[in-house]
Amino acid sequence: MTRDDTATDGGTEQRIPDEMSLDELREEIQTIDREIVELIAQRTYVADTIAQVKDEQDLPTTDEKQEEQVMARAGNNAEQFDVDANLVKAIFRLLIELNKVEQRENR
Ligand SMILES: O=C(O)C(=O)C[C@]1(C(=O)O)C=C[C@@H](O)C=C1
Repeated sequence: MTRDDTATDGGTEQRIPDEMSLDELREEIQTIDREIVELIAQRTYVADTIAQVKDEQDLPTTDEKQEEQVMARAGNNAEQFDVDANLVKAIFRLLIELNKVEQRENR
């Protein structure tokens, strides 16, 4: 994503970042950070439901094949948005581990 792309999203109200004050830019970051946490929470809630299904079907918590697919998708999405694929994959590794801890607590 380029600096100009940032200007087209809703939060910046069509203004280019150079015209925004430091406080405004930090408010933008604050909003994004909240959205990230909300999405992590949503991902974790889905994992809770997956844990119930796995429990009913007597499946193990860890599904390595699925994890590989999630990691590959993360890398592809990172490339699509021009961010460091290794960094994004490291974040997804943590998200998967978070889910597994959550799932083990719920079955
Ligand atoms: O898809 C699943 O089976 C999940 O439990 C979700 C998830 C993930 O966080 O993406 C977590 C643990 C599994 O090993 C694989 C994937």
